[in-house]
Amino acid sequence: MKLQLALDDITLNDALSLLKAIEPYIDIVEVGTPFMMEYGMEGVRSIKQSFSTIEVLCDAKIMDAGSYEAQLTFEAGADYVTVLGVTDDLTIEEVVRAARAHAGKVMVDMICVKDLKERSQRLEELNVDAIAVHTGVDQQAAGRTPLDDLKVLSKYVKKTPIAVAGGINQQSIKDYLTYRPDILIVGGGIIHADNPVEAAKNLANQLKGVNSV
Ligand SMILES: O=C(CO)[C@H](O)[C@H](O)COP(=O)(O)O
Repeated sequence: MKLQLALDDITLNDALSLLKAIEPYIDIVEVGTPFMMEYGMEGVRSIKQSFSTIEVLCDAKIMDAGSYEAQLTFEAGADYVTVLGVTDDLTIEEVVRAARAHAGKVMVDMICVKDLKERSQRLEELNVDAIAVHTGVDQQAAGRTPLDDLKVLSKYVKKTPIAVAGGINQQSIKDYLTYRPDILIVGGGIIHADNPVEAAKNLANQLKGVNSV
């Protein structure tokens, strides 16, 4: 199980300092969508150049122009790019093709996908590298969590690694660990914690506990 840190509402300088302190606890760094809006592909480049041992995911949430947009992220140094599960199969196929050409990986964000079973089965046929259930910030504000979606996905996905995102923190992580997702994504639970370094360490230790069983 891997821990992915989502960098959303944080400056590039603060992100680089934080990463220096928590590098041993993090497996994947996500250049979050708002961070990408602020810094563009320079954000991906800076992080990849500074932390060559950590994988970088660009949360581009691609909806169209799959090949071109994915290529921009991989050429900037991303190891993963995200595409939205609600988009057309043709776009997903283009993103997968671009990933294969750059030795990159594709994570599908299932935000707003209505039929998780049917869509995840199709995505497995399209050979994506990870499928992520995701309760967005606005949905979280309305009281939703990704736990039920994770239960559904873990029941139906056969071979593809599963990820989960949406408001996970040091307290709630236990509920998610039960379902053993391959990638656990945490943004605000680290960045907005009173002590982000301790939060990252604590989350990494909880993952390690499960990984060693
Ligand atoms: O993709 C995102 C928002 O669209 C976030 O990066 C993801 O939800 C993780 O952040 P948090 O743990 O704060 O919910």
